[in-house]
Amino acid sequence: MKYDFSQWRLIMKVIVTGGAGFIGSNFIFYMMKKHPDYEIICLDKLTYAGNLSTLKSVLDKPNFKFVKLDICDRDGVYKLFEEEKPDVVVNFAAESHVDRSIENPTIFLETNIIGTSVLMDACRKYGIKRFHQVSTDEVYGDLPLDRPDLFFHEDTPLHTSSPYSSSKASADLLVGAYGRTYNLPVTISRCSNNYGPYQFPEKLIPLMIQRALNNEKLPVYGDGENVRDWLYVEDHCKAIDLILEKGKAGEIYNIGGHNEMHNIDIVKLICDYLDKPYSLIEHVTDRKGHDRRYAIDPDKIHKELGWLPETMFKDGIKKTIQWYLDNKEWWENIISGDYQNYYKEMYGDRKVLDKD
Ligand SMILES: Cc1cn([C@H]2C[C@H](O)[C@@H](COP(=O)(O)OP(=O)(O)O[C@H]3O[C@H](C)C(=O)[C@H](O)[C@H]3O)O2)c(=O)[nH]c1=O
Repeated sequence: MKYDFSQWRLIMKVIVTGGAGFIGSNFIFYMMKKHPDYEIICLDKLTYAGNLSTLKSVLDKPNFKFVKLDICDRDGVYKLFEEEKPDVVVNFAAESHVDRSIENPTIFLETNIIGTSVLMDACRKYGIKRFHQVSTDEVYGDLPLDRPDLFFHEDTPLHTSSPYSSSKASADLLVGAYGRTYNLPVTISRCSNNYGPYQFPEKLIPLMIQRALNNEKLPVYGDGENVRDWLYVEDHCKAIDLILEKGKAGEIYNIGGHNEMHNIDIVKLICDYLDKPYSLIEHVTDRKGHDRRYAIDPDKIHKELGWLPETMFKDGIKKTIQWYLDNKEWWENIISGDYQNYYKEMYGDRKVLDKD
């Protein structure tokens, strides 16, 4: 940390891991706008889901630096910490797609668990003011559809369904253990489903937008009645910034959008906005172990830090669809070539279910 004596401000150096991905890049944009005096270092391995072109608006800013690095690369991470001496680390780096974790769990365990421990070891070795772990509501498992009165709380037991959520829950446990055993100043946030600009089009909302625009079939898993709680990505970024500023070390904060929707209704809404027929919708074989309903109670972060989601879904989804319409080049580039083949291989043989 440095002082800017001309204005008596603290200049924080923040490492954002996974900053070329969806939520990480939005967090970088949010932080650079909100704290123009902070130094931001983006550490990213640039997997299929991370894209340097996403960061083009900040790449040449004097207070921004991009480092291509895998969080599992212990030597590389230690070297970076030794050189940069960050004040804060926010860990967004993760393999995040549930379907991929069902096909190949190993990389999820490596990046999400081992990678997190490498980062925290570096924090122990070089010192840190805060290590923040970005986690997910999927660590709580799911809730039944017929109990709308039930919500996840921070003390809801961990009860995971997929290799992805198990890897995130394992990382959360490790973060808690490093906090207790090594006195590392850690915080954890667990968010619901994010949507907004720069989301890789393998996730429900951008996938359906992109496929609808191309007049391709829209594959809804199972009956489509599964419920997710949608959170506009900028609201999420604001919550994390608040946790860094005012959250207490050792605490967990749930971040939800208070906006539960059935998958099928989201897909129909996207068809409506894009003026596409529902006949594009195809019910296909369900995801294995598919969680039925996620619902977060954001009471703690509201009461303790004053955070509430600000973006109404009807506005957020309009902005998001418009963003994908305006930024066709971005998503066309990232889904071209290898990804098309991968998608066909992964999803090509999903059985179409009979219409009800
Ligand atoms: C890709 C796809 C998804 N779905 C269904 C499956 C889910 O019930 C829902 C959302 O799926 P998606 O894969 O976009 O997101 P989740 O599995 O809910 O998980 C997401 O939100 C949490 C918080 C994270 O932590 C994950 O990292 C993030 O990927 O739509 C379909 O019906 N068809 C499709 O083609």
